Amino acid sequence: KTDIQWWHAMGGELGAKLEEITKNFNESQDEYNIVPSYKGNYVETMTAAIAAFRAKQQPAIVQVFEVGTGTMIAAEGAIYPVYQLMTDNQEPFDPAAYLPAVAGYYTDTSGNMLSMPFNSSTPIMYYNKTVFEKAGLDPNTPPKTWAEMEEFSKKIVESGAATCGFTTGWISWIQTENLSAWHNQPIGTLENGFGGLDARLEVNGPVQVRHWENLKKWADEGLYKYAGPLGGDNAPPMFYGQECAMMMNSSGSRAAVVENSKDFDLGFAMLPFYDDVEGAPQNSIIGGATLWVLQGRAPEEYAGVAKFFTYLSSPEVQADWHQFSGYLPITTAAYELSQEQGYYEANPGADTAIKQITLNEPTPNSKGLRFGNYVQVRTIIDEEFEAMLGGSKDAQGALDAVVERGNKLIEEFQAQNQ
Ligand SMILES: O=P(O)(O)OC[C@H](O)CO
Repeated sequence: KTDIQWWHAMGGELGAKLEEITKNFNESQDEYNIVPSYKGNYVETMTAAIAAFRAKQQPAIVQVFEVGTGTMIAAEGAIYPVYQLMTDNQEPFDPAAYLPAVAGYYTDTSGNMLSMPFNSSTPIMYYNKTVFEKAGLDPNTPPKTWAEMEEFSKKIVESGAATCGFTTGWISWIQTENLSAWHNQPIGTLENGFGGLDARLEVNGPVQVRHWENLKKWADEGLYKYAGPLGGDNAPPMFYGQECAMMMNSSGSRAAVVENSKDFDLGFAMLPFYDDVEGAPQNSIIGGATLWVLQGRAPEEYAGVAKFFTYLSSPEVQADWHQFSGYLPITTAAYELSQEQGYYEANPGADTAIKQITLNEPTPNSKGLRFGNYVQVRTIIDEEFEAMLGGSKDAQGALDAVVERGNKLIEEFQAQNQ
């Protein structure tokens, strides 16, 4: 059998499921053997793959999170575009089979899909119905607006039902980028970067500033607890331990959240919005990752990669992965199969993510984002948010600094890649 290396960033329950999927593929045929290797979180996995490419030791497949897309697209000699790989290896492949929100994020200007969708997510809210009841709130009525988030959080904390109202993962992805799309506000110029390398960030508008200001106020009042490091990595334990009654995090956290919430009743809801902002709620944007194929491996490996991608995208495999993990059903067929199987009826709230990401036809502000060097911009967002929480800057100052520092990196990227 030909071995094919797949570097990925799925730990815990997700990693175990990924290995099971790989094993099933390996046993389904006798020519190829996919070898998955966990390389740490998304940033670590991407950094490892870039270093390996320079040392000519790259894997055939690497999982890259959505914000690495701009950088990967620009690495022309290093990547083997998926549409081309599938054609070269006579594997059937139709971008129209994928959900528009997913396909649109990973296609070039001619509609060619550059990487293979695998685990696309969107952030949702998980909440503790048991704590809601203790606080005198209706467990079946989660907050819809940020005003209700504040009101409910106060009740929760004041009643002693929990010590914090809410926490969140990913200050960058959820409370800045998705906050913008959800309120139909731009993250940057030129359709959030889809329109070209000369796009620039403009995430310091009034809605974003108001929201960061509120997060600071709610943190000071003890209604929100910051779950740093990295803008929210510690949110899950705060939620599992029933310290915080609500948590905004990836839909792809579902498997872990379900597994770790057995001591209380779990609810799912869409992200809150400011109901006085015109156009809100719009639609949320994707996160998660796709699989990129790297150049420089033997032709027989690529033939195997193409076969594996066909397997991974099959309705049965995708529906199973979606239902287990909470990642979106990335193809229409996988979504329909999940409906036919009665999955959403049997699991109330499991369709929250797909309903939210398809809530409205995307606008130029809500299709996603595509900027070079954006992985580093994410670090700047976390740093500036922490500076604001620490009191050294106000929300406007922190977001102005995100824009100024982030745009320097984006300009550098443009100069290197134009
Ligand atoms: O936790 P994931 O896999 O849904 O990814 C979340 C963010 O999109 C990463 O950029």
